[in-house]
Amino acid sequence: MSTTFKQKAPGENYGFDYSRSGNPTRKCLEECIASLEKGKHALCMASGLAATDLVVRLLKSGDHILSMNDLYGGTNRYFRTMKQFGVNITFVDATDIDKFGSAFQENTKLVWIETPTNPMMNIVDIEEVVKITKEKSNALVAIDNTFATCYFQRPLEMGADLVISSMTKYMNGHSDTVMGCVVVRDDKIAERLRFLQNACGAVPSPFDCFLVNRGLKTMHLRMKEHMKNGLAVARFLEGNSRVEKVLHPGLESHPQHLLAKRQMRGFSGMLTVFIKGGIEESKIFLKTLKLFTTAESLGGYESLAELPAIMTHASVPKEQREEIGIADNLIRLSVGLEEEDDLIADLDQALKTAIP
Ligand SMILES: C=C(NCc1c(COP(=O)(O)O)cnc(C)c1O)C(=O)O
Repeated sequence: MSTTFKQKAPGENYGFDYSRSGNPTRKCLEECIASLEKGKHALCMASGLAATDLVVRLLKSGDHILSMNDLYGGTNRYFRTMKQFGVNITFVDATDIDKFGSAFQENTKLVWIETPTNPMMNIVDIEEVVKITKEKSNALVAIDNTFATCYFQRPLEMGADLVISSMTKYMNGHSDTVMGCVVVRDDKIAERLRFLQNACGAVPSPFDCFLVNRGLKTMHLRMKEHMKNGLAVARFLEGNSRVEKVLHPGLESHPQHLLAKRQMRGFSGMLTVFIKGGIEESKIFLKTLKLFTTAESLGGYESLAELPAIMTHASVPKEQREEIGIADNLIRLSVGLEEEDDLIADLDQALKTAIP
């Protein structure tokens, strides 16, 4: 936990001098994450959005970011904030590769993709995005891998330049630490990011790094269980008369199911369900859940349920929310590690109460 380290002589240290600049516990975690993502360098930040901010600091005023219309609400809000610093952003439907390709500008320097997306569970073809980006520009491709995790998807192996994750979610897996990371292979990009990490200072505490390091040790077991429970819940909901639609890339009904199977080894516990009714039925449903907890965030051992329209994506302008389909009856589920039958029974009783 030390913030400072004794030096042999002035300016001669034993590897560390000050914990913002470098810390043994953080270094251990960064090396572990770089290895898991098949990268070379990892940088840990105080949150997922701090990791996003670190990447955007590679840009300068006048640059352009090409991103997606379906992103985590906080990422959408952050990108819109960057306009005040002269960095412009375009939000496009990146699942339509022609639309994506036609949205490049001569000053596009960063492409930012989430896949699967939060909360619409859209899948973006990473290799196709990389191919088109490198043909049309010298922009970097950054993939937000939070929903899939490096256990199921490794964007660097598909040509991405940077991978970002909110480790608050599956990687820590215990809903007790806020943290983010950026992973790269390129030494020069890593050197610039390392400078910015220290100079801008949004680093995590050594204790949080210890917690995430410990969480990672069971990630391979947790992700398998999240996948099993998530698919069981998705299949239950898909056949339920009180449900309009279920979005889970592992279901054959998902519009990009084949792409998902091609670029991912499996699926986390994330899924989205449209129940019959509107805001009132959604609120009753969420209030009636007993095992699922109504709360923001995702990826922990406990199952969570939320209403993006008024919770995680409330900051997204209403017209953008409507454009991508974030409706009042859209419920996002983060299926945890509880007993499969208990999870299904909880959803069943809440649906029957909300929609008699
Ligand atoms: C808190 C939530 N999301 C955080 C998030 C973030 C931001 O991570 P933070 O650690 O919350 O700063 C980045 N990318 C994705 C895909 C995310 O889902 C949520 O969707 O409930």
